[in-house]
Amino acid sequence: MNADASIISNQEHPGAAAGSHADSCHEPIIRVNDLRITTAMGNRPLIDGISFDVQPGETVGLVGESGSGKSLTLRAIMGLLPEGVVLADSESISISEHKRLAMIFQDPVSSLDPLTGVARQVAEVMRYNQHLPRREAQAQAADLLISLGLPASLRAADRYPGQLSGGQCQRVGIAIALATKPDILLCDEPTTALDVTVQLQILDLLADLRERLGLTMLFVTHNLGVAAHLCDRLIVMQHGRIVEAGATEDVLNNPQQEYTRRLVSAILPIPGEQDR
Ligand SMILES: Nc1ncnc2c1ncn2[C@@H]1O[C@H](COP(=O)(O)OP(=O)(O)OP(=O)(O)O)[C@@H](O)[C@H]1O
Repeated sequence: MNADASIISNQEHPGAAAGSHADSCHEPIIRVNDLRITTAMGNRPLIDGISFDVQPGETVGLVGESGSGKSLTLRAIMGLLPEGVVLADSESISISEHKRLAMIFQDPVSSLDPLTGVARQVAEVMRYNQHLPRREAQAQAADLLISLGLPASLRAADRYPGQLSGGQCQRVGIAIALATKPDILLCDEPTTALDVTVQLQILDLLADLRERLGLTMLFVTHNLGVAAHLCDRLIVMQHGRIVEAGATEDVLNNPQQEYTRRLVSAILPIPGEQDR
């Protein structure tokens, strides 16, 4: 996805539900109710009637092996389903009123426009979403990128994605998401494509942002070690269904299903984590 697509995708969710309760503290910020997604041709079920809630401020991990339906679920929530699949009922997803969603993608390099400087890409999103004048947006974009660990020289000279490392590109992807001032950050395997030594840095950055900005996060990963590092709660998926869900500690220490036990036994340590 290029920067323009991310501008389009980071609107308030079209299916934002009207909040009617005076006390909204205990209202889920995301509600998924009997979500069904099928192939457009042939009606084959890909997501087979899953339901879950996410509370404000929670970090929830969607975990499971490849093809279990994690990304489709996340993309359905973002309103960004790929071609070739159909959502059975748009009302199966509701987002609290006025809450904004942004998404971080697996491949940070291909999610950026290769021909536009990264500070400019972030500035364009800020101009569009926050209606800032060009100069103000450029200054704020550089500040944001530097606060996320990009070099301070960006203030003087912008850089193209091809001049940055994968980890730096993912920081740019995070900046683009934050530039929309989201309440909810949807993360689709944001560390999988990165060099192992950079993975922990990006996870720590996301944990820090979550604390500082009070973000709600839905985090897709096939790596239970990554999920354990960040998530309060896990939802385990297999073949488009939820097979197990619970507090991260409970799922990891006391998995109820053989499938979950296999996932847990395949946990790999995150490089660098055991050294601290
Ligand atoms: N555009 C599409 N058209 C048809 N089938 C699709 C499409 N996108 C995904 N699928 C199918 O939907 C199922 C779930 O895919 P999804 O990408 O959500 O899995 P996942 O758990 O995120 O796995 P991975 O980690 O490998 O991406 C898979 O069987 C996949 O082949």
